[in-house]
Amino acid sequence: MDWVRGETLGRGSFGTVNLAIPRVKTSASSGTSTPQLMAVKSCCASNFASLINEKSILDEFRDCPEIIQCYGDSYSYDNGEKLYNVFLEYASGGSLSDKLKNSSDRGLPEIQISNYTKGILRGLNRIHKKGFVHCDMKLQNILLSQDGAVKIADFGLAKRIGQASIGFELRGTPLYMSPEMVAGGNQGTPADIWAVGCLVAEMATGAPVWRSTDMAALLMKIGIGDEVPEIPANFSAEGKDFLGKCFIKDPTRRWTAKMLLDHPFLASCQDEDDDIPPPLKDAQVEGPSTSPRSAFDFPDWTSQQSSSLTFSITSTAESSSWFPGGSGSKFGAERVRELVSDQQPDWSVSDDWVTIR
Ligand SMILES: Nc1ncnc2c1ncn2[C@@H]1O[C@H](COP(=O)(O)OP(=O)(O)OP(=O)(O)O)[C@@H](O)[C@H]1O
Repeated sequence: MDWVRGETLGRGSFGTVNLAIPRVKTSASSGTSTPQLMAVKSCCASNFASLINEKSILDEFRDCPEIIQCYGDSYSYDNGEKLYNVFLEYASGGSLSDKLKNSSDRGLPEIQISNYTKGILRGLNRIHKKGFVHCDMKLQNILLSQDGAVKIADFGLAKRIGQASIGFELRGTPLYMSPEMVAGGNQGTPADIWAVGCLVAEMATGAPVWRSTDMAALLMKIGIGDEVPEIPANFSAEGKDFLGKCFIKDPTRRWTAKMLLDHPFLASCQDEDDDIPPPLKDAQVEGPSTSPRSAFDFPDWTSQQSSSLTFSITSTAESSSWFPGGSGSKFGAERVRELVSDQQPDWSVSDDWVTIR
């Protein structure tokens, strides 16, 4: 496809996103007819594998209205550097994160939140049904079309359900991380639901669910403590109950996308033509693992500087009953103690917070 690179729309950890204008209306390599305006995500050689993986997952979701569409790919040269380009549906409405930042009030109206949430859950249900976990659900990754419809984007961290994370990788953004992910490195479909709860609460208050800037203390709170994110006081009873279902610490008891789509919180925006695929049977939660999978169990944290995180554990952590294998919390607590005393993980800053890759 012959195309021209337009203005920069944004930058992520793996590449840059620009407008792409096809010179002649034609078909990209996927065979899908291309629109007049697209977004193009481009990366250099070191990130080819990651973007190729993202494209291959997006290809599984052709014609899913709540998921950003992929129109094909190409290689190009820019100042002698080889780039891999993936052509995407252009979401001209920006992200939900932008929408929240631009709102004059603190938070969005509840009816708007429930409408967005319904679109998100419909998309997520399709993702889970196909056997994938998104692994990076956050407001920045929920884009909006010109008419305000939700488009789930950024599958750069997505994986197949049950697929082991390479090198015990800790994926996602700490603010949205589920307890089982922090404590056990267990990132199945329930982890996406926890993240949905976080972003719904964030839309309601205009602020992230966790306020802590002490990363180690935050991970400890999420992974080991009984605390769950605060439920917005200004939410309706249905909204509060909905969030309660997302914030069930035990991932085997947490509601699925399919279940949440039937929750009364979304009743007022239920469409006539709902066609929700059935949930996965066996794949909702990955089984217990004897391998070290905890966030605190990394053999390979990148140590950048010493003793920069200050944190103390004041009580003896109990094993969490929901944790697969039952002994992860104690181990996690010990690991945090080691971690904060002389190591700092490789936190890369993204949009006022950190994303772990
Ligand atoms: N299809 C699209 N249409 C319009 N804008 C887009 C599109 N895809 C991405 N963008 C913009 O480009 C930015 C970068 O997107 P990208 O998916 O690379 O990374 P990110 O989600 O922001 O960051 P990270 O990959 O680090 O999580 C987004 O925040 C968004 O503003």
